[in-house]
Amino acid sequence: MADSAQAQKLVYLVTGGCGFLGEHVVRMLLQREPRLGELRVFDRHLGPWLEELKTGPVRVTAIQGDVTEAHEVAAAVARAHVVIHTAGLVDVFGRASPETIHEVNVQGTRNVIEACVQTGTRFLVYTSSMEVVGPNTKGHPFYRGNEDTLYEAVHRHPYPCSKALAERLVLEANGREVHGGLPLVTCALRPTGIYGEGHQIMRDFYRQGLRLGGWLFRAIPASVEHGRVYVGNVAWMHVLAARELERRAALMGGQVYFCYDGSPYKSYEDFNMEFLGPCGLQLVGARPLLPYWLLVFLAALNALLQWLLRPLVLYAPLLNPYTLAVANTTFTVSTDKAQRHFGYEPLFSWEDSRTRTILWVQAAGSSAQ
Ligand SMILES: NC(=O)C1=CN([C@@H]2O[C@H](COP(=O)(O)OP(=O)(O)OC[C@H]3O[C@@H](n4cnc5c(N)ncnc54)[C@H](O)[C@@H]3O)[C@@H](O)[C@H]2O)C=CC1
Ligand SMILES: CC(C)[C@@H](O)CC[C@@H](C)[C@H]1CC[C@H]2[C@@H]3[C@H](O)CC4=CC(=O)CC[C@]4(C)[C@H]3CC[C@]12C
Repeated sequence: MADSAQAQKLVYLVTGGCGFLGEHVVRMLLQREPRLGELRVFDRHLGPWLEELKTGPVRVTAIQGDVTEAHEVAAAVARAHVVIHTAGLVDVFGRASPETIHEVNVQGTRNVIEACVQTGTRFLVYTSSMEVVGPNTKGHPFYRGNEDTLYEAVHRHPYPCSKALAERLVLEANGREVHGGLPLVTCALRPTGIYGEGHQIMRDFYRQGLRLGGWLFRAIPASVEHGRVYVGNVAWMHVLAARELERRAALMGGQVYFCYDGSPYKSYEDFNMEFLGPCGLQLVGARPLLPYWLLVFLAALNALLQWLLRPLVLYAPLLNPYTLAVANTTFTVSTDKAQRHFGYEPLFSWEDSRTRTILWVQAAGSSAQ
C-alpha cells in the first residue's frame, strides 16, 4: 500500500485551509510534499490568494464549505488519501455563542471522521490545542510538561471544552474500519500559542500600541511563562505527520503530539515584544502596572459590558476573565515525542521565525496607518 502511495499522486484535503495556520499548511504541502497530486482547500471563507496557487503542477481545488454540513464534508473528503483537519472556531473573546463553538469544533470534527469512514479515507491529522490540557480552571501551572505529564485537565470555557471533546473523538476513531475494510489511522497535534505571519492577535497588539503612542502596558508578570510555536513549524509538523501516519500507523495511530520548536520561554507579553519592540513599541513596567485584583475587576467589567451591549454591538476586547486567567498561568511544554515517533525537527530556527514575524508585523502595521 505504501509503495503504491509513493508511486501515485495523492489527494490531500485541508479543512480550514484559508485560516492563519491553514494557509501555512497549504503552502507547506505545495512546497514540501512530493506525493501531492491534488490539494483540496476546504473553508467557509476562501482567500483570494488561492488563485495564485492554481498555476503550479499540483491541482489546487478550492471548496467553499461548512464543516457543520455533513454532506459538504463528505463530498470534499471523497477519494482523499489524507485529511488535515484544522478548521475550527478559535474564540476565547466571546464573539461566538458556546453552541456555535461546539457545533463547529465538535460536530464539525464528527462530520470529518464520519466522512473518512464512509468514503474510505484512512488517514486523519487533527489540529488540537494545548488548551485541551490547560491551563485548567484551578490555575495550576504546567511547567515544561510533555504528553505524559499528569495534569488535572478541567475546563469550563466553551473553546477548550470543544477542543478536548473533538480531540477525544479523533483519537477514539483510530482503528475504525473505513469503507473498503481497512482501519482509519488518526493522530492529534497540540500547538501551544501559535505566532507568525498572519497572527491577528499580534497585529491587534501592534495596532493597540500604535494607538497608544508606541506604548504597551504590562499586565502579566514576566515570571509567567507561556509556550509559543512558530506557525511554519506547526505547518511542517502537520505535513510530516500526514506523510508518516501511513508508514508508522502502529506507532502514531491514536497518539497526541505537542507542537514545539526553539521559541524561547517567556511571558505572553514579553514574547510578543520580541517582534513589537523592533517595530518601535515599548512595554512599560518591569512588573504589572495594575494590581491583579484591579485587572480581575476590569476583566469582569468587560464581560458585563459585552453581555449588556450584545443586542446592539459586539464588544470583544482582549481582556476578559478567561484571557486574563490563561495569560496569568504558566503553560510551557518540553518534549521530543514527535521527533521520536515521526522524525519531526523544526524547519525554522528561532532567529528565522523571529525575523519572518517582524517583517510581517511591520508590513501589517504599515497597512494600518
Ligand atoms: N491560533 C493558535 O494559537 C492556535 C490554534 N489552534 C488550532 O488551530 C486551528 C486553526 O486555528 P487558527 O488558524 O489560529 O484559526 P483561524 O480562525 O485563523 O482559522 C480557522 C479556519 O477555519 C475556518 N472555519 C471556521 N469555521 C468553519 C466551518 N464551520 N466550516 C469550514 N471552515 C471553517 C475559518 O474560516 C478559518 O479559515 C484551530 O483548530 C485551532 O483550534 C491550536 C493551538 C493554538
Ligand atoms: C489583556 C492581557 C491580559 C493580555 O496579556 C491577554 C493575552 C491573551 C489575549 C492571550 C494570552 C494567552 C493566549 C492563548 C494561548 O496562546 C493559548 C491558545 C490556544 C488556542 O488554541 C487558541 C488561542 C489561545 C486560546 C490564545 C488566545 C490569546 C491568549 C488568551
